[in-house]
Amino acid sequence: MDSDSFVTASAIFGVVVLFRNVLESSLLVTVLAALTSFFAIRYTLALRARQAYPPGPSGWPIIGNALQIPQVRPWLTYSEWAKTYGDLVHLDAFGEHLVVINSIEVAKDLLDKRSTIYSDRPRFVMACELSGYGEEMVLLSYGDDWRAQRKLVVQSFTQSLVPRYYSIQEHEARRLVQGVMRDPSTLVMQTKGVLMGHRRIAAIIMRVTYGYEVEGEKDKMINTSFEAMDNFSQATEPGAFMVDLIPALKYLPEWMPGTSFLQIAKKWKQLEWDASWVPYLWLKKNLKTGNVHLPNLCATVIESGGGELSKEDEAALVWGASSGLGGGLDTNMSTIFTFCSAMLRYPHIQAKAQAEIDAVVGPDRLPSIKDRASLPYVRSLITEVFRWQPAIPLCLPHALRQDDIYKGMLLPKGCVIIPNVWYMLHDPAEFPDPMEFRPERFGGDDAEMQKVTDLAFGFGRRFCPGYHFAEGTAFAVIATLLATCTIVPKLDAQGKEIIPELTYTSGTIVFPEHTECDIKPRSEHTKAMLAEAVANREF
Ligand code: HEM
Repeated sequence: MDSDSFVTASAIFGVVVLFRNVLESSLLVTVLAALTSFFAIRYTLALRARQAYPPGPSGWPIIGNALQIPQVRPWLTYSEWAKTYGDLVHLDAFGEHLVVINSIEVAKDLLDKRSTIYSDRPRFVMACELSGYGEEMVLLSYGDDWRAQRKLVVQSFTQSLVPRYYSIQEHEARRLVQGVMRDPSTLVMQTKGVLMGHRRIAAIIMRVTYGYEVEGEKDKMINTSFEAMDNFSQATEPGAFMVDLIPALKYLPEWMPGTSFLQIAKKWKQLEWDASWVPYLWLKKNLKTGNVHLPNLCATVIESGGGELSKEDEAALVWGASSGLGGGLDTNMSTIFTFCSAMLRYPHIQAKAQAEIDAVVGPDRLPSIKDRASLPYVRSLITEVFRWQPAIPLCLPHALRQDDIYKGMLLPKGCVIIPNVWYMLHDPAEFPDPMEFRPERFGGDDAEMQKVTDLAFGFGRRFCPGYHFAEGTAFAVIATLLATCTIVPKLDAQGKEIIPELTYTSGTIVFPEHTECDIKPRSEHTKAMLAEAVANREF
């Protein structure tokens, strides 16, 4: 028995004896029992106070703070709460503990320095246990299966390996820019439907993961993946499914009224299987016929395994590979949308970045990812996009594997950890005038920029494994847009500029809600260069 339970037991014992002896009127025993109770209860309270949870809003009996947990742009509410409760905010929903981290220092202390215990993921019953997403690296518990998948993905996207994908990223970025130049509405945020921009970013990932070339809107392989990702967002939406609050509901028979979630989950599971295995099986079949673009992640792993993989290694590869599309698609699109929103508001910054590209790259070619090293202002601008509005403002939730004490506060085992990255990236002590979009704040210094990417791409052992690759895609799209187009506001009937309101969607990966803009070619020459580059690809 630990000291906590021992003292609690003594207190209970004391109270029981007290009542018995009051009844039996044995004065000495009664006094002793009263004293035992008094000291035991005092000790217990002192112990609890010493190891109290972090502060947080007080909740209701049983449901705790369930009704206070914000659903709409929660990072803003959590940032407000930081003013009252501080760096760590504790919440309780039906006995489930949640802790929001509102400080860079605390996030580093816990998620980086103590990452062996802070790298789990919370339990998602609907998504993982019923709909088949539990196999995906992004939601897998910290353990051997996760380690096996992560190793494969990390080793395919190391800093030294990503240059082999540059030509694919540049080609798809140019196709994307050519498309939006023709019709800027393809970059306008829509709540439903797949945008052309999405298709091109997905094309990059499908190509480097499976060697598969996405063509046309009817491409079944990519459309299945889009559908599976859409289902994933719904399945992981906090509070969307009662079964996430009451896991025992998953055992109800399907015929029972009110269990439609079970049928939905069954459909989603099949679709998720198709989205993950069909591209892989396509690759395996076509590797033999030579109908696959090389290099790609899956082919490299199969070849390094001597052409045949064990069942376990194959499953790790399939699920690890399919995590790439989920991890890399909406995050990149969000970054591009935020870039457009910033350029509408800060035309002088756009002009400065264009001038840098003109001076370094010259008028006769398009920028390539290799130019990144010589374009510090463009690098700073992209970093400022990551900071100004991070694509994943609350990171992905981590979960704690064992009780932990931090600065005298108790963070209990199983606790869901929500890093409020948005708040950290808007901390005025670290980033003065944080709401201002100002690439100059980094002074062109990569160490300063890294302070942003170290937060925007996650923490510790869960840090985004696609980081180097993502930087390449974001650079390819943004530098090509800057080199060939100017993003300008639309005009209303009176010829006045329309600057759309800057609000963001809610959810795990967020987008600006309004991105209406015009994208004008900078000259006929840049337009022609773009068309030529798309037509004469070199791979
Ligand atoms: C702008 C682009 C991107 C951003 C902002 C971004 C950001 C993030 C963040 C914040 C996390 C959560 C880290 C954590 O839990 O601490 C994450 C995880 C992940 N990302 Fe990215 N990401 C991007 C692009 C990509 C790309 C291109 C890929 C794949 C090629 C990718 C694959 C993943 C995977 C598989 C995970 C889950 C890692 C795990 O649970 O161990 N991401 N990303």
